[in-house]
Amino acid sequence: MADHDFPVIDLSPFSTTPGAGDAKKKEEVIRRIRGACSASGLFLIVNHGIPMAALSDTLAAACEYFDRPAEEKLKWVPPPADAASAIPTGYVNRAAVELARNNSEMFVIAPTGSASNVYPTEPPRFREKMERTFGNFQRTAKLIMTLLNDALGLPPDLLHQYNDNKQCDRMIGHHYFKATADTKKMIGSYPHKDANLFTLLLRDDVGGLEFLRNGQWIPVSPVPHSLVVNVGDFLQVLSNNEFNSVAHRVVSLSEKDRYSCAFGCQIDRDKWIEPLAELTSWIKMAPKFKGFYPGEFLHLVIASYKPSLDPNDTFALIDVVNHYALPPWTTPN
Ligand SMILES: O=C(O)CCC(=O)C(=O)O
Ligand SMILES: [Fe+2]
Repeated sequence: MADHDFPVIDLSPFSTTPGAGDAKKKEEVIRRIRGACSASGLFLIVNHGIPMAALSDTLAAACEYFDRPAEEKLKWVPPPADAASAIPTGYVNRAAVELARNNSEMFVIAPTGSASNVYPTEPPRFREKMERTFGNFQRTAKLIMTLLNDALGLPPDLLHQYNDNKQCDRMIGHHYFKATADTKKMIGSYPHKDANLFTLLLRDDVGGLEFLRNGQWIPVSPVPHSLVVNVGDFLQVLSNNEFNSVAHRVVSLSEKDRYSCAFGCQIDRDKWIEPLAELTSWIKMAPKFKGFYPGEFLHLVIASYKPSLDPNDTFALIDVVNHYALPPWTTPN
């Protein structure tokens, strides 16, 4: 595993099994999370509480869905998200169309009752499987939120209190990249940063995920039963740049089909996002970003979306966070 350029963090000290972890082990986990979030903005977790069988079931269900003939899948396409949804339907459609051109498919789902309830109801028992997947991700996301809170040195539970509306978590997407005999790299997911607090990502063992560091794409090789956690734009802003939202992409270079499933920890669309006062006023750190609402941010993401199929074209990616960056700042006395 020498090629890992990111930490693989064992969360067993936080398992609910009695006596699982002593305070020292827990502190070490938090210290490593802090290091990872401020460096690359990405880390892997193992012993995260989702049973291995549940991880395989999720990927198997996605495989079952994508395997169906196109005309069947089209019939199952969920109704458009409502107009008031934080993520306009156009975004989803556009991404789907562009990915389809590139031999990939995706669909986006969200839980029952959320602003955009878009679970496909077919194939049989699919919805049930997705709801179970959602519940599993949600429990692990809750733990991650607590750990990120502590890694930022915030008062206990502050991020949970700030982001108190659980209706806005969403399963960002199930992705499917078809096998290709072509040995040249093809883009599966365009370079992007996630416009959320953080993402939990389940991947199969095919590989292809890469993140950007110092202008170089670094592969995130698969680690069995792990989940990827990557910091999103909103956490970068709330943390006043202490944590880094990571640019990433997926290249398909495998003769095997690839499946992945991303769970986004979102923010309520009515929530004002700006560097947390606990970080700025308490420790007298000047805010590095001006505030915004998530909906406005997402519209900018869409407006600046510039997909490129060329894996050498590093940018295609427009960093919307920069739009909100305040001019060079000085630390107040
Ligand atoms: O499929 C992957 O590995 C990454 C997917 C992703 O970046 C996303 O859904 O935001
Ligand atoms: Fe992503």
